[in-house]
Amino acid sequence: MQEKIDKLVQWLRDQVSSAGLNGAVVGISGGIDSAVVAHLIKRAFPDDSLGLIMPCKSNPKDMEDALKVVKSCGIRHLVIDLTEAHRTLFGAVEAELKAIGEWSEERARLGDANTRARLRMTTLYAVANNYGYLVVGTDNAAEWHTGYFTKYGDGGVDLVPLIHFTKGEVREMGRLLGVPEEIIKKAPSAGLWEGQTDESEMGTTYEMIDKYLKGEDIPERDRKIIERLHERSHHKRQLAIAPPKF
Ligand SMILES: Nc1ncnc2c1ncn2[C@@H]1O[C@H](COP(=O)(O)OP(=O)(O)OC[C@H]2O[C@@H]([n+]3cccc(C(=O)O)c3)[C@H](O)[C@@H]2O)[C@@H](O)[C@H]1O
Ligand SMILES: Nc1ncnc2c1ncn2[C@@H]1O[C@H](COP(=O)(O)OP(=O)(O)OP(=O)(O)O)[C@@H](O)[C@H]1O
Ligand SMILES: [Mg+2]
Repeated sequence: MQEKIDKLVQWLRDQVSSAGLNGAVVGISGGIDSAVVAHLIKRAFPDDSLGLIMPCKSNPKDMEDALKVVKSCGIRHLVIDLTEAHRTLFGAVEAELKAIGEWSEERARLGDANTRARLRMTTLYAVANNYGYLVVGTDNAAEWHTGYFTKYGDGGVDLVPLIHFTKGEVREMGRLLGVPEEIIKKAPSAGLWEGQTDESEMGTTYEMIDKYLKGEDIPERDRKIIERLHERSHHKRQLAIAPPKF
């Protein structure tokens, strides 16, 4: 794994250099995936890496954890609070749709959540533009395969260094990089609503998804869930769908 870390660090440098840019930025949530990416970009670009902490109606514990990640790798960081921006944007959508009687209460939670992820993406690109940086994503193999990310939100990035690593491997990498153990052990959450955890929302576990990806046997129930999630999220792993040339 140490060798893979070294290769990833070099790969990050190569990508930034071939883009003719200066460094890299990542959103730091306080979870393990972004902790690992923060450590990797800090190693790749000691003086040209940046972590953005972007609370958006978030649990204050996430900020504490994000600051622990910053401290563990020494990356430069900025805090940009998106709560007001979200209120303004999503509030305007809600007001208009309510005014015409077409607001779906049932779909509101997901719409609200995905808007947070897309506001973070927009913020990362605004900051990346300022410094001449690339935006680095945090999706791992399990999230990529199941489509467990917001299209053009946390999925809207320039580089995806962790895409071939299972959640277990990301944790292993975290240990070698010096991510605090409590961040490594924390239950994965998108933090998009109170009490959300990835595993309760997906209906299966990262352990099962990792095993599936490694070709190991898993219960039929879990296999079916994973295959359904994969099939339904095909569109997220593609460029926008175009018609044939008429
Ligand atoms: N077949 C198709 N062909 C082309 N486009 C299609 C499509 N089906 C839906 N779409 C489009 O895609 C949209 C649905 O995709 P999307 O907007 O992503 O929304 P969706 O996949 O419904 O929700 C995102 C999921 O990712 C989770 N998430 C988000 C962010 C971070 C994390 C985390 O782990 O931190 C997890 C979140 O909790 C939720 O379960 C539709 O509104 C539609 O516009
Ligand atoms: N409050 C936040 N501030 C900055 N970035 C955030 C915030 N919340 C989410 N993000 C970004 O969205 C990404 C997707 O979140 P995700 O939950 O998949 O990863 P994680 O929090 O790093 O790890 P875990 O999956 O274990 O919770 C994060 O890695 C991070 O880059
Ligand atoms: Mg998280």
